[in-house]
Amino acid sequence: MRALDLRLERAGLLELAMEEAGRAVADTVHAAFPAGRVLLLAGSGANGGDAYVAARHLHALGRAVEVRGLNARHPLARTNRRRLLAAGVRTTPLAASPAGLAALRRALGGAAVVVDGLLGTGFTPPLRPALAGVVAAVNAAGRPVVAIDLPSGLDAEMAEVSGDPLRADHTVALCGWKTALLFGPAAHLAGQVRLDGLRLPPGWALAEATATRPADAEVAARLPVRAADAHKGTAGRVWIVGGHPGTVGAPALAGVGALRAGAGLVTVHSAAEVPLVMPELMVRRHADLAGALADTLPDARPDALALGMGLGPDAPALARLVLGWRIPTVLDADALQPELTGAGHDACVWTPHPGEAARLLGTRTPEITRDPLEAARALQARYGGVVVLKGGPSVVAHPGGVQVARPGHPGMASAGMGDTLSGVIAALLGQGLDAAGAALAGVSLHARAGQLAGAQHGYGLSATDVSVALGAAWLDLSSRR
Ligand SMILES: NC(=O)C1=CN([C@@H]2O[C@H](COP(=O)(O)OP(=O)(O)OC[C@H]3O[C@@H](n4cnc5c(N)ncnc54)[C@H](OP(=O)(O)O)[C@@H]3O)[C@@H](O)[C@H]2O)[C@@H](O)CC1
Ligand SMILES: Nc1ncnc2c1ncn2[C@@H]1O[C@H](COP(=O)(O)OP(=O)(O)O)[C@@H](O)[C@H]1O
Repeated sequence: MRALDLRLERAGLLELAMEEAGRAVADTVHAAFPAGRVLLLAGSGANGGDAYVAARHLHALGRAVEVRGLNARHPLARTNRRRLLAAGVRTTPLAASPAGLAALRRALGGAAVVVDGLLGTGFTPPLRPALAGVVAAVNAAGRPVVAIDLPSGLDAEMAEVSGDPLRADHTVALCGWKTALLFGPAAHLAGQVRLDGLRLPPGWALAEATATRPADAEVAARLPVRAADAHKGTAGRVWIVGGHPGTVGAPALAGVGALRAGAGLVTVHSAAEVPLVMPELMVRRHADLAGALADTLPDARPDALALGMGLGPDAPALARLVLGWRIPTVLDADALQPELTGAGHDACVWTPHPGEAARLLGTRTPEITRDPLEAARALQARYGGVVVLKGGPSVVAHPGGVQVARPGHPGMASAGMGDTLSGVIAALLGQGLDAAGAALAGVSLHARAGQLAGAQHGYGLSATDVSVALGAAWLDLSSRR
């Protein structure tokens, strides 16, 4: 039994939580599919219990319900099946025999919507053949499906999919976010997800969640507010260190990202010729970049810097040098190397995509994407500071926990987006945010800008388009304070 179950049971609240869960499911079904027969499928555990409660609420709303259930093993599933009977609704056994599956197919044929209460967080893959037959019949019927907590056959703590889980159109997530509901390909099977806190005492939901997803207001509260008499010297002096012959666009994009995220003064330092894509950027070319950095006196150092974008093979040595300054630092791209294990400090942010994360952890990319939360935690523990594991959505891991940002736009799957993000996070560090705040606010702004620009450009979205939308994204997010 999981920690939250135990706590709820001790407090006598598990029964109330199940009642709330069933009510939330019934409300979703009734709102999304207001007419027609509802077929509810109940498993043997608490997920099945939620389905019996939902059936009772739907019946009370005047809906025609048909309930098919496995042997109820969970005591509250048994209790709620009895209550359903007492309310006048008969349940039919759900059998995986040929005759049972034929009966199920007939029931599916007459249903306007199906409620999946077969398996929830208690499921351990692989799906046993008997239930696999039931799931296959539901998928084949093509009826709309509302899943309780998560689609049956998904492992709550994995983003990867094994076997053939149920495909839902809607999922009512109970208490907290699960990995499977946040990241593809598992999340692609959940349809539209609605989180219901079940009116549990504040904070309790955290025990059930594998991660938290901060509300917009929480992110907005982290954005810096500038005094009316602010000037470019107080709005953050940011350095971008990157570029190498052939990859000079990367630091330029980071520089633009930093300017568009409010940095007062942005200087790009590079050993290569970086194009002046925005005249407001200062670009300094150094024949000896390492020497120039090493000679920088403490007073001349910036408020924050981002290093690594297109920087080439010298990146780890340069990263080690600037980490020694102990100023707010973003490490990206070529600076994300295993030789920097343990080199992070409290004010630094590492921004790997899954491929770079695999390199940092000495593993393969699928190991990262199957459980991004665990990968982000492992990276943070190994490298220190704060880690942004990029993706759609990105994960922020810091010593206080793991948070999942809102996703951006699929058009963001194009080159240079990560460079822009590193500049955005550096700009926020330069404006005084701590590393965790800058990372979370940075990915949120970047994702929101991606959504706004994506609505205009679709899959033709470029990193430059996202930078241009950063100001609107900032205004939009800060209006939610
Ligand atoms: N926590 C909370 O706050 C709240 C939680 N709530 C709800 O509780 C749900 C979790 O309930 P849970 O723990 O009873 O597990 P659940 O998912 O119903 O499945 C258990 C059954 O699955 C079976 N089974 C397992 N693996 C299998 C396989 N490979 N293939 C086939 N079968 C397999 C296994 O069968 P058995 O081994 O016993 O034969 C076992 O009996 C959660 O998702 C949410 O809906 C709400 O009520 C509100 C408050
Ligand atoms: N499908 C998507 N949905 C949302 N955001 C995405 C998606 N694909 C990529 N991104 C975002 O775009 C950025 C890509 O970063 P990265 O791979 O480092 O790009 P590059 O190295 O080309 O600059 C990340 O911030 C990531 O979160």
